[in-house]
Amino acid sequence: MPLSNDVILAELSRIAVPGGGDLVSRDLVRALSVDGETVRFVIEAETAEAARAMEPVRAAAQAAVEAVPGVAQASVVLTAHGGAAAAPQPGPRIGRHPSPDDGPRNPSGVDRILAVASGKGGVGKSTVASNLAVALARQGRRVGLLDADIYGPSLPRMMGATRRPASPDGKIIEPVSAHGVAMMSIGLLLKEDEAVVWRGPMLMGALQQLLGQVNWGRLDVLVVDLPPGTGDIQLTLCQRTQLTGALVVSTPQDVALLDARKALDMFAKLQAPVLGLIENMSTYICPNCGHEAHIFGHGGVEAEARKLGVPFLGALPLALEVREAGDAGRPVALGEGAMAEAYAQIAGRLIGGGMA
Ligand SMILES: Nc1ncnc2c1ncn2[C@@H]1O[C@H](COP(=O)(O)OP(=O)(O)OP(=O)(O)O)[C@@H](O)[C@H]1O
Repeated sequence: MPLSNDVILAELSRIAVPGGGDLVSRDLVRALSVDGETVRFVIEAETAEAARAMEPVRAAAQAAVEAVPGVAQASVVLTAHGGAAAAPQPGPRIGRHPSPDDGPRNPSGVDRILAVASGKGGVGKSTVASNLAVALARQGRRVGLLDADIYGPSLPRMMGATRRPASPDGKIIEPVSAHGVAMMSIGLLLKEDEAVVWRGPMLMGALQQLLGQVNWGRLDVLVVDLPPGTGDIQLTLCQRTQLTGALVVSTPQDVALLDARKALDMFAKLQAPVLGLIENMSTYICPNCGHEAHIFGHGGVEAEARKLGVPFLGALPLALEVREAGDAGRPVALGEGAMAEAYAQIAGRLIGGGMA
């Protein structure tokens, strides 16, 4: 068998570690590289104390890898992750390196996955994702909502969900239920004001966990709120799931449209279907005098969709009630009126097209 990371990982999964499990199942191997006949990797223990106790494991891992046919030398370094011993967090822990790629697969029971994306931040992607999820649920669909904006999770607030998700076995996480939608966000597992400071691989591993370790149950559609831009999370979602398609949100402003085009280009490169463009924060109607203003321009997203040959799914006005409803944790799509109707129409189109 040719030398590869998988061959080495298979070997390392035979090396037991103190406290149970092995180097791979305990997710202790970092920066594995195979360079010709040389293999390098790091064993990352949780604390300096644990690292000292792992020296025999390091030596065993080195010997095992050097015994693999084709390996001339193995360089194995022990490091400690956090210095002083950290107090164990109650409940499930999100944050680990990604597991090996085993091809695109949806979480079991999840029929479709819709990604809500944007090129630029702050254009209302999370607002659209939460309202769309609620609108789909109101039309009888079984809906999940996954906050994949790991650095800036805003869905717990927008959906009014604050309860820490339960995990009876410390591994499988139960989603929380909000307004008829099963939802999960890393924000529900962190303390308020706690920041996530991770590099790309940890983000990718966290997304895998949020998809695979959450007990989503049977869902017609899982709506995924992506972070803005074109990064690791977008790549992981497209490569690790069978994405039904992406909805790209933009304001009509030129700078937002420029970034929306990049998002469309990314999905094209990843061969993920784009189901349509949504214009958010289009017309503003003054609640006092009825005057209509186009604060971020007008019609730009529809024109862009036409130019690019992508469906235009609808224009959502800029309205104070949308911001207030989001801040209060009761998406505007739960109510009656023009905004709720606009979301109901987009949801209806998606259901009618077999996409949700
Ligand atoms: N149509 C709208 N009318 C009024 N306010 C809106 C509208 N859409 C979004 N907002 C408000 O704009 C702000 C940013 O929206 P949101 O958080 O949904 O954007 P985002 O694109 O997800 O941002 P991020 O870059 O943080 O992911 C929020 O306060 C939200 O309530």
